[in-house]
Amino acid sequence: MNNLNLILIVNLGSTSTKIAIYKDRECIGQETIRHESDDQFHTFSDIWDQYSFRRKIIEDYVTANGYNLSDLSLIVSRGAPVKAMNSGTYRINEAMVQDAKSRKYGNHPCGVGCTIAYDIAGELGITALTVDAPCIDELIPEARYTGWKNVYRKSFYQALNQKSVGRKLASKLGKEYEEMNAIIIHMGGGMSIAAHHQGKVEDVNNGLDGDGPMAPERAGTLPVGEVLKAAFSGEYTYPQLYSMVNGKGGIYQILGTKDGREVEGMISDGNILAKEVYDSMIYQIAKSIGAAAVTLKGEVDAIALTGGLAYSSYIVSGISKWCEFIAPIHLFPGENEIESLLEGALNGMNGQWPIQEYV
Ligand SMILES: Nc1ncnc2c1ncn2[C@@H]1O[C@H](COP(=O)(O)OP(=O)(O)O)[C@@H](O)[C@H]1O
Ligand SMILES: CCCC(=O)OP(=O)(O)O
Repeated sequence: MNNLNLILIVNLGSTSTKIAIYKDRECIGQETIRHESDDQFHTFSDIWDQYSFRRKIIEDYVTANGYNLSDLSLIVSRGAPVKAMNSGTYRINEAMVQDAKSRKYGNHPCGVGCTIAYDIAGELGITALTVDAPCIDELIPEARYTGWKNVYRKSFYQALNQKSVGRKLASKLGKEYEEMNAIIIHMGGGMSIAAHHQGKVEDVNNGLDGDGPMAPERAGTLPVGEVLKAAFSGEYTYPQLYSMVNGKGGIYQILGTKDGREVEGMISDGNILAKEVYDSMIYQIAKSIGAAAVTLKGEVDAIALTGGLAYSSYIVSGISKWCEFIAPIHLFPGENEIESLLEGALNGMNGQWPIQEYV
């Protein structure tokens, strides 16, 4: 084992910044900063404009815990939307950061997180790592094709939490992850519904780019004809239209908030539109679960609900109403992405896992 000491872990979600400091395996501090109700957060028109805002939060957190950045010996970040990768631990390198910045493979704050980790590590002369990046690709061939030549479906999802919940669910069922068939639903600012077949995610919606259910800040699958009309209406630039798919789409576009708790408050106050839209999101999630059951040929050991929205009993009971006939439903609200990042990074640093090089 290398002589590790202070480890900074950062996880930039679309609606949150999650940070932790570890001294080897001992947690010194962990915090989730939520941004749904932060006015400054909503002034950024592009994800990359958030760089200084998010970096300051991270640096202030280190200082608030009584450390200087120069005390750090390792930085770990959730992975970025880049080329397809293997499961496991990777060094964050220049090629990865350049691909994230190009937006060619998608655009998500976790790309900004990787860049902040890489920049701070570079300034300090230490290593930056990432684990189970969102572009892990294990899709079966049938899941890849679309009706357009040379346009393929991409595997892009909350892989870090999906894999971690997969292992926890398997242990709860008394099985190995590699023996289990499960449908896992991550419900955060974006959403992924994944068919885990004996240790591999054989199909999953692209949680970023207009595929799957609508989500607090994402449009999900849209009628293509309407998208074409909007694209050629002259009313929108490409960045404006893209932000309506990812960032300012979904619940946010219709109801003006990305916060599930606020939507539920609107419903309690009798807002009919809020109820219809939220129920529609739940119905779309349920239909995706049905599709994942087909990928698993009906042999589903369990369904697991995770992510911030899994704290909501409204959402859990809504999904259960549509889907409990498929398999028993287990709850893993929130995520333990920070712990999974730590585990993968330590496995890499102590030589149990290879540290893979992104090219
Ligand atoms: N108790 C709750 N009830 C309803 N929604 C919640 C609750 N807690 C968190 N959420 C919602 O979960 C979503 C964020 O989930 P999270 O997994 O933290 O996402 P991200 O990583 O994208 O920031 C937000 O829409 C947030 O408002
Ligand atoms: C779909 C990939 C990552 C993602 O959307 O994460 P958040 O829900 O945390 O934004």
